[in-house]
Amino acid sequence: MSRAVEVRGVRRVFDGRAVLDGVDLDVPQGEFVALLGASGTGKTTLLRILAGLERTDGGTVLVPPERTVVFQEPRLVPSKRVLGNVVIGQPRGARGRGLEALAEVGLERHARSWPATLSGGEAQRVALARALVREPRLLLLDEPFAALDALTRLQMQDLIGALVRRHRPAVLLVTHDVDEAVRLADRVLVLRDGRLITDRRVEPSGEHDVAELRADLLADLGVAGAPVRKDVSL
Ligand SMILES: Nc1ncnc2c1ncn2[C@@H]1O[C@H](COP(=O)(O)OP(=O)(O)OP(=O)(O)O)[C@@H](O)[C@H]1O
Repeated sequence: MSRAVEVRGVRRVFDGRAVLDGVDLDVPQGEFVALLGASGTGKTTLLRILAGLERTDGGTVLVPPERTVVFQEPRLVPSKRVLGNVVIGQPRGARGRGLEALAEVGLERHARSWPATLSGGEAQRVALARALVREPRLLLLDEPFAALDALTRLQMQDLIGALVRRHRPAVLLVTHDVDEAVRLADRVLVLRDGRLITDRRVEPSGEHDVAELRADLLADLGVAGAPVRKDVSL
């Protein structure tokens, strides 16, 4: 499988503190990777580096040019209708694909609506359609469900899961939510002290394994004073 992301020894320093300090990461095309980490550990910084929105202070980053980001908030342009938002920056002929993408997220009937008339979940689905229209090889998701209520979040997780299985981009999902990570991803990473200290494959082989993986990830996150596992390998 070809590689969508190749990161070697990436460093990023803010105010004299190395937020990222030697990050290595490979993501093959079509793989869904979730990135966990406590608040302020540098998850968004790493995602922004992969998006080309943030520079590094060392190391190398190889990513495909066809990449797109979905942020926590939908960032729609209020003066453009929904379809206009989906195809923003795309060639004129993209409207057909825009309608298809809206249909994929269940919002075809809202093509001519204004963003202000949408619910939070609908607006986020428009943001997803806007990402799909670009047919990214790398989809970067920065806590895209965090602002949604619990039920909408579950529905969005199912939708993203289905869309990703259909389109097969490489995905990096930044999240605080261990359950979300285990539910959606093929691999789960934990960022701590500037490095990826954990890289675990999610094997959908049974409840028990998932519970064990969840407990390990919480320990790696340093939750409830759990010791950091020393036997993880990257
Ligand atoms: N442009 C910047 N200038 C100075 N410090 C920054 C900048 N961007 C990020 N930081 C700092 O780098 C650290 C990591 O930030 P980042 O947003 O990547 O963390 P995070 O893991 O995504 O956090 P959260 O889960 O709370 O969103 C934080 O301490 C933050 O204050």
